[in-house]
Amino acid sequence: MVYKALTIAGSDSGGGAGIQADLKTFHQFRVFGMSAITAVTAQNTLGVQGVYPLPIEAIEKQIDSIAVDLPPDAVKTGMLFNEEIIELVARKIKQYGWVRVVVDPVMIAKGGAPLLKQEAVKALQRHMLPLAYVLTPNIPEAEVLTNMRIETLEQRKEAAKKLHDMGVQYVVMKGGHGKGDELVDLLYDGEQFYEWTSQKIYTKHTHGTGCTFAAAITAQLAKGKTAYEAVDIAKRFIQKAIEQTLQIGSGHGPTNHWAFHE
Ligand SMILES: Nc1ncnc2c1ncn2[C@@H]1O[C@H](COP(=O)(O)OP(=O)(O)O)[C@@H](O)[C@H]1O
Ligand SMILES: Cc1ncc(COP(=O)(O)OP(=O)(O)O)c(N)n1
Repeated sequence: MVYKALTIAGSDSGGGAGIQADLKTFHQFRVFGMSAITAVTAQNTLGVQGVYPLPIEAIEKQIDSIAVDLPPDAVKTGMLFNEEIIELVARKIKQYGWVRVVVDPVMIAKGGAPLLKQEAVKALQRHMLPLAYVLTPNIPEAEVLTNMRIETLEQRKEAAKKLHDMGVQYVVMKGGHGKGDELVDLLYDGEQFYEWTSQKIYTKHTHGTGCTFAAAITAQLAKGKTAYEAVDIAKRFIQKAIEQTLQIGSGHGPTNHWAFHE
């Protein structure tokens, strides 16, 4: 059986995040990767040097081409950049009845470059959250989506409940931006919380951690795993990918998509 996953996201020319990270991760899990590119970024380990959204028609055509011939078992969305792209992607997901959808609400690259226009946040809340089987915000993204400050674990849980109320089935709040030596990733299914606690790895090579983690969840969902199983494997995948970084580039280097073997 060949499982297929589609990523609808931006291209990172440097290969550490975006479409490139997603496809490498799918491949490492022996899931056939497909892509619909929303925007091209000129990017490397030093930062983002340019952002070029694609015409709506080009994005729509890519999604249609995949849908009619290579229906995906799971779909991931990443950088959607503006309201028009968000509305298109939401419409297409509904048109094709895709359910196993992982929405990574990408907003800002680690170096500070905006990957989502500020005025598009409302569209993301309105159109994408109700379609999210799994939503994977980091803490700052969860703050923006819920309009609340998140400092404590209790506040993270409160935010996860709010996101669930906004239509998300499984909220996975990533803990990479948490304070202290221990990181906690949370999963909320509307009833219960599950926690993954790990030691923070002190490295500057964490470019693309969010994309890679969400892509690993998507690959597992494509294989029919439950949300809990998918997060559990994705957590082990990202841990190894950060522990064994490649040390390339002179800035914030990428994670190692080869490090984990299922
Ligand atoms: N320094 C680190 N050490 C260990 N795990 C990390 C580190 N940074 C991020 N992670 C893990 O990587 C995943 C992505 O987290 P996060 O950094 O919060 O996302 P994003 O890249 O979207 O900001 C999470 O599972 C998080 O726990
Ligand atoms: C094209 C593109 N998409 C998404 C991101 C953000 O990726 P993320 O995994 O959050 O990693 P950082 O960039 O924050 O290190 C991106 N940079 N480019």
